[in-house]
Amino acid sequence: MATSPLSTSASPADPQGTAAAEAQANIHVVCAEPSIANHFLAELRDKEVQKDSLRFRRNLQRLGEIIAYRISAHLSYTEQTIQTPLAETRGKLLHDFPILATVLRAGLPFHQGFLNYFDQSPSAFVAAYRIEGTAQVQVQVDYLSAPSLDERVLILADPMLATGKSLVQTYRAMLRFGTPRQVHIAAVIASPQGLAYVAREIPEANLWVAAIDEGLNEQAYIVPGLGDAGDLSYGSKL
Ligand SMILES: O=P(O)(O)OC[C@H]1O[C@H](OP(=O)(O)OP(=O)(O)O)[C@H](O)[C@@H]1O
Ligand SMILES: O=c1cc[nH]c(=O)[nH]1
Ligand SMILES: [Mg+2]
Repeated sequence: MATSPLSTSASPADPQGTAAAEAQANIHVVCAEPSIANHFLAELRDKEVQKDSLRFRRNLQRLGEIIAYRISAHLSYTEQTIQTPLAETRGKLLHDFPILATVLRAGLPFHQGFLNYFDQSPSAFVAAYRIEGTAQVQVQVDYLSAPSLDERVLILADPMLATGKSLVQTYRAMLRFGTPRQVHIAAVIASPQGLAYVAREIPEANLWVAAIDEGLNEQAYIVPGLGDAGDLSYGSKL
């Protein structure tokens, strides 16, 4: 797929650099246009609504479903004869279900949204975490389970794209399972610099995000963001 380097330069009229990102053919910002996705994202960010962790996980799932639907327009379908109870007709069936990869923990509800639509897809799981106590964010990839990726469509989904290191290291580690023929990377919220890093390091990927935020704080959390997606989904960890 055709790609070009990303420059997400923010301007006063476009503080989040969304227009610049959208100008890139391979970057899709789902909440740049009015749709119910904006409502789900607003609820995800709201610290009062976040107290309901069931709703938080469900909203991640619903955004996974919406992005899955958008990606589905880029997949191939085969026309087949279908027998209804009344007559024969023709239908278009997805013949090559994508491999759905995600990063523990926060990726799990988002992944479920993709799986709800691509219900015959195999899954791949990765454990990646930030190493504490380092000046710069460093990410350790620990556990990886995946089918062969050779010649497959791969969708790698992780709700938070902060520095982008988790996604880049995860993708590189996954390549030992083969070379996909089409790659989609999906996140709910991205920082401009993280998105630029992923676009630069994985130029073959189509990038799908619900929103691009202003930037990162000193802890490399996305601002305004939503906080810690893993903790909000599953509780704080020691
Ligand atoms: O772009 P990066 O700077 O690499 O950060 C993004 C990572 O942070 C979150 O996971 P987190 O480390 O909070 O783990 P958790 O899901 O277990 O809470 C998120 O789900 C990404 O995997
Ligand atoms: O903003 C952020 C950054 C990393 N992980 C999160 O859950 N949120
Ligand atoms: Mg976390």
